Amino acid sequence: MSLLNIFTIIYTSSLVAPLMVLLLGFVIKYIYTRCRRDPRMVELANTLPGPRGFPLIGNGLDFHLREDALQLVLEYKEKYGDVYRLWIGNTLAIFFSNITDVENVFMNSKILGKPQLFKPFRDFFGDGLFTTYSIPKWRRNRRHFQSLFIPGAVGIYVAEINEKVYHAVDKMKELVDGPEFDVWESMGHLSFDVMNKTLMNAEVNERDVATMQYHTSITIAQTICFKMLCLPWLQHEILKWFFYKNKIQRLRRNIVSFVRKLIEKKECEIKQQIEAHKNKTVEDIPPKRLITLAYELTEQGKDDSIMIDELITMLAGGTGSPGILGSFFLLAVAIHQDIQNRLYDELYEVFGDGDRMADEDDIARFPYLDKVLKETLRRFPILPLMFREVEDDTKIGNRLIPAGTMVVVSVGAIHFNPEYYPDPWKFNPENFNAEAVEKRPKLAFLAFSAGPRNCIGIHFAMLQMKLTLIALLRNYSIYTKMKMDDIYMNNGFPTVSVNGFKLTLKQRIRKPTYLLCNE
Ligand code: HEM
Repeated sequence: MSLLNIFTIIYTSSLVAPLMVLLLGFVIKYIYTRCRRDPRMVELANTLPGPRGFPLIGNGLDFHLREDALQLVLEYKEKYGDVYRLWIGNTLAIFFSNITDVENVFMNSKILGKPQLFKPFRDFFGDGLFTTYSIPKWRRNRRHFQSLFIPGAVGIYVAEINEKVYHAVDKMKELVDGPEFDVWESMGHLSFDVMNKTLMNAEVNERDVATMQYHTSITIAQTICFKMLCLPWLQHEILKWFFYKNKIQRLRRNIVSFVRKLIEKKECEIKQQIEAHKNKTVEDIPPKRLITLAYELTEQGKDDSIMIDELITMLAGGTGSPGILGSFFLLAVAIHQDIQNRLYDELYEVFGDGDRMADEDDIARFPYLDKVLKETLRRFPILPLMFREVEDDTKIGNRLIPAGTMVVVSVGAIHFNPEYYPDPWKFNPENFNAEAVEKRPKLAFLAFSAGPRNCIGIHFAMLQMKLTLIALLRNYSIYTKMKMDDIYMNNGFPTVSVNGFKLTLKQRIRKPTYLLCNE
C-alpha cells in the first residue's frame, strides 16, 4: 500500500479529528517546554529592574532593531541602574556595570563558560577558545597557547610586523592628496597579513579566491551570529535548518578550507619544527609558531577539528579587532589635530627626520601614544558587552544566580561612567595619566576584558598597533571632514563606525609641529 493510499484512508475515515487533536497537543506541549522559563530565573528576574519584553521573544528585538548598540546600553544603565535584567528568548540575562559585581563575575570559577546562545558562533567559527563552553577544553588549550602571548615573547615578531607595516604604508602613497577613502579596509588587510606572517609563518595572497571567500564568509558569519544572538528563536534547530542550513554549511566550508590550505602548505615545516624542538637538533631553535602549537593539539590519526577551530578563532580574533582599533585611532587623531601633532612630536624626539624602523626597545619610549591608544579603546569599545554563562548556582553580591543564567558585563556603561572618566564623551588621552589611572579601579578599563578568560592577544595586539601607528604617523598627516558627533558604533559583533572611517592623507613634513606652526 502506498503512502498516498494510507493518507487517503486516514483522511476519509473518522480518525482525522482525533489525530489532528493529538498532533496539536504535541505541538503545544513542544512549544510550551521549549519556551517555558526556569521558575528560579523568573523569581530572580522579578526582583530586578528591566524593560518589558515580548512573551516568548523577550528583549532581543531591542538590540536587533537599534542601529547604535552602545547608545542602547547607556540608555538602559541610565534607566535601570547598575544591575538590570533582560530576557533573550527564555534565557535570563543579567547586566552588570558595578565594579564590585564585575569583579565577582570575572573572577568566579563558576562563571567561565560562554553562553549556550553562542551556538551560532560555534556553527561558523568552531569550538575554539573564544566560543567554547567546555571549561576543561578551554583550560587545556589556553595553557597550551599562553607562552606565545606573554609580554616577553611577542617582541620576536617586531621585524616581521614592521615588514608588513612598511609594505602597507608604501601602498598608501597612492592615496596622498587624493580623495577621501575609508581606512578600515587597509587596516583590516594589514592586520590579516601581520597575523599570517607572524603567527602562521605564511604569506597570503589577498587576490586569491580562497582568501577573498574567507574574508566575505567571516563578515557574513559575524552578522548572522549577532542576529541569532538577538533573535534566539532563529537558533532553534528546525528554523535554523529551514532558513540557514545551506548558508552555514557554505560559509563554514569557505572558512575551514582557507585554514586547511594554509596548514597543508606549512605541514612539512611544522613537522620539522616539532622534531627540532623534540631533539634539540639545532642551537637557538626559534620558538614554535601558533600554527605549530595548534598542530600539536591534533593527535596522530585523530580528527583535526581542534586545530582548525583554534586557528580560525585566532585568525578571526587577531584580525578583526586590531583592524577596527587602528581605524578608530586614525579617525580620532584626524579629528583632533592637536593630539596628532603631539603624537608626531613624540615620534620626532626619538627618530628625528630619519628613516630607521622602530625596534622593540623603542616601544616603551612613546607614553603619549600609549595613552591615545588606550583612550581609543575606552571611547570606542569594540566589544561593548562581554557574555558568560553561570555553570552552577553562584552568588554575585547578595543575589543567588541560578545555573544557566547569562551574565553580561556592560563594558560600554563602565567606559562612559563619569565617576571614572569625567566628561566621558570627550576624546581625552589625559584619562590615562598616571594619577587618573591610579584614582580609579583597575576594572574601569575593560577593552580586553578581565580575569582568566580575558583576551589572550593583548600584548601582541598592542605591539602590532604601536608599530603600525608609529609608521603611519611618521609618513603621513591625516585629515577628515568627520566630527566626533558623526561617529556611531553600529550594532554588531565586533562594532564598527556606522558612517565609516573616512580620511584623507598628506605626505608628512618631517619637522616638529611646533616649528611648522611658527613658519
Ligand atoms: C585591538 C585588539 C583586540 C581587542 C580589542 C580584543 C578584545 C578581546 C576581548 C574583549 C576578549 C574577551 C571577550 C570576553 O571576555 O568574552 C578577547 C578574547 C580573545 N581574543 Fe582578543 N582582542 C584583540 C586582539 C586579539 C589578537 C591580536 C588575538 C590573537 C592573536 C586575539 C585573540 C583572542 C582570543 C583567542 C580570545 C579568547 C580568549 C579566551 O576565551 O580564552 N585578540 N579579545
